[in-house]
Amino acid sequence: MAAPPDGEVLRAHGLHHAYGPTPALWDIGLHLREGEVLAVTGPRGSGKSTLLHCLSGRLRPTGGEIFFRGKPLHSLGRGARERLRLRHFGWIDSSPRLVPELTVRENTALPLLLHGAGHRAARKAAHEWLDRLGVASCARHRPADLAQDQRQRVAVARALVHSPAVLFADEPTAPLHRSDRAQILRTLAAAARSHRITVVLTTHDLALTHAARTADVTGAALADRRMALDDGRRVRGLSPGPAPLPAPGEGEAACSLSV
Ligand SMILES: Nc1ncnc2c1ncn2[C@@H]1O[C@H](COP(=O)(O)OP(=O)(O)OP(=O)(O)O)[C@@H](O)[C@H]1O
Repeated sequence: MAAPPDGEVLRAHGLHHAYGPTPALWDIGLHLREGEVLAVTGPRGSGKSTLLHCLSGRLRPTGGEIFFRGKPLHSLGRGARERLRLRHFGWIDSSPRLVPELTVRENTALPLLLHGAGHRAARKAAHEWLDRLGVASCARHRPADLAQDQRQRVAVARALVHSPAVLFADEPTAPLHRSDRAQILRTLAAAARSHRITVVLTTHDLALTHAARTADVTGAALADRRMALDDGRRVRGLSPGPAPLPAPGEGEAACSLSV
């Protein structure tokens, strides 16, 4: 499924969601192109996770429309959404869920093997991502042998190994120390740049996204725009965040948000 000519990956209009009588999202719209990084911010309970679950097809929204590469996602049945998700999306959240019986390398290679890749190619790609995340030396270990931040790095490697079109990251750095947080965010930003992966992440920690932008990293910074939510609604009138740093690649586009 190729991206439309303008590079649009994800678009949503008038997104609503309610859990029974509890409204969680109101009239959210957005538009993201290849390689853009969007940070969704807001206090607890403001709807950040619900937005990611809807956009990623994990949850069918109560109302509104979502398009992935120009094709409707909101109207797909559960099975079709699941297939699309496995093929085109990656997901990480604050608690890495690795298969305890598999080694780190096997865990990381799993998405590629599920997509029919050969063992050798899957191992090679897994090794490359583990190396990028600084945990290649743990490749033969099992998840239980790792520290928490190492498990999270492995989860990030596994989420990126099949070069998803969109990586959804729901508070990916919440359980980590500050220095580890910045490294994970910088890796996500670098992946977005180098592999044209669109990243949608939620965070409480605005200062951190700014720190990740300005840290000393080679060519990578978190080129984010912010979308602030409160009580399920987009907060208007906030600064959209710092202007993106100069892009290393061609066609780098600012994230455009529209409601
Ligand atoms: N499964 C659920 N059933 C019922 N209500 C839910 C469910 N999940 C979330 N909610 C409610 O929906 C609203 C938005 O929750 P959501 O988890 O999306 O917010 P959030 O900004 O991600 O919060 P947090 O930062 O705490 O994860 C809250 O009022 C929450 O209580």
